[in-house]
Parts: sequence; C-alpha cells; structure tokens
Amino acid sequence: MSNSAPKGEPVPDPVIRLTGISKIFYTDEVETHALADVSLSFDAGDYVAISGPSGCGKSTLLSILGLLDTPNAGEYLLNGRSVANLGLTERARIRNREVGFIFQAFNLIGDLTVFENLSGGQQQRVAVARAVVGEPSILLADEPTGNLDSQNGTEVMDMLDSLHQGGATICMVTHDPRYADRAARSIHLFDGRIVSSAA
Ligand SMILES: Nc1ncnc2c1ncn2[C@@H]1O[C@H](COP(=O)(O)OP(=O)(O)OP(=O)(O)O)[C@@H](O)[C@H]1O
Repeated sequence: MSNSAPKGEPVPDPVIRLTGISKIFYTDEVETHALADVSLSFDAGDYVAISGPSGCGKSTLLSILGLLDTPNAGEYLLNGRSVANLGLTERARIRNREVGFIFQAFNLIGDLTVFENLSGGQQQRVAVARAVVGEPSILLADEPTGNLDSQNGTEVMDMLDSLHQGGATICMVTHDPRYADRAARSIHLFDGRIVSSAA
C-alpha cells in the first residue's frame, strides 16, 4: 500500500477522499441522480480504473474529482483539504496546479490517410505529456484510448503505465476491460453507485 509510512511517522493524507458524494441534475421536471452516496479514496501512486455502463456517472465523477463540477452533498478532500466553499479563482488555481486532464482523442476522420489518422495517436500522446507538466497531484483520464486504433491505444496506455511507475496518481475511465486490467484497482459504477471495488 502506498499509504504505509515508516514506523513513528504520520500516515500521509490520501490524495483524494470522497465521502457520501451525491450529484443530482435537474432538468425541467426530471431529476437525474448521477451519483448517489459515493465514497472512495486514492492514495499517492494509486492507479484506478473506473468503469460501468453508459450513464452510470463516470464522467460526472471525473468532473467532480477535477473540480469542474460540484456535488449536491458529501465531502471532497484534496490532499486533506476540503474543496467546498472555495471561490472560483481559488478553485481554478487548485485545478490548474493539482489536476491533469486527458480527454478522449478527437474522432478519426475516414477521408484521411492512415498516416494522417495515426497523428491522432501522436496528438493523444502529446496530450498525455502535457497533462503531467507541473506534476499534478492526480491525473484524470476520460476514455483516453477512445477513438484510437489498438496500436495507438496501447501506446497511450504504455505511457500511463510508465507515469504510474514513476509515481503518478491516475484515475482513468474506460469501457475497455483490457485497459481497465492495467490499473491496480478497479471501481465499477452502476446507476451512480459504486457496486464493486477491487484491488
Ligand atoms: N449536465 C447534465 N444535465 C442533465 N443530466 C446530466 C448532465 N450530465 C449528465 N447527466 C445525466 O447524469 C447521468 C450520468 O451521466 P454521465 O455522463 O456521468 O455518465 P457516464 O457513465 O459518463 O456515461 P457515458 O459512458 O455514456 O459517457 C446520465 O443519466 C446523464 O444523462
């Protein structure tokens, strides 16, 4: 466990601790419970995959972790500090400093040559490299291999593996079980709830 400290030394705070996080979207008459009572924690150096069916709340969870959205209930501690009640400027400052984002690659275009489309893979590798500039506390990846062919997908995943080996803390949303298996821990969401969490 990365949370083990030498005897006598204080155990460091987890990088992330969510307790009882809920998120409800209100549209007209409809309430969508995107996240319901989600509690989890990530220690420094963790590599966690989040998976689950479409609409189960994966992107919502990543948005909250990345300070792009706020929960309706629950507590979020980042490096031991609550992120509730921060002003917009302070929130943005913490987001810029502490969070690295990797999003899904752009759609590949059928009319382009293989060479041009392969540059989609190269762009994504550049996006990964840029996301870790400044050594953020947590790297959030939302379907980082989406729209990439398997060779480029594997290369992007290899980059994430080596970042993890170098000590990065990574939380990755993926539909692909082959890629989820690379993470040391796997969290499954269903209807906004954690239904299984395995190391
Ligand atoms: N801005 C929003 N307004 C209203 N409903 C939303 C909003 N964002 C998400 N939702 C709803 O919240 C639920 C969770 O959505 P979310 O995008 O987090 O799921 P997901 O697991 O990432 O899905 P996918 O795998 O399809 O990307 C869904 O029912 C979705 O329709």
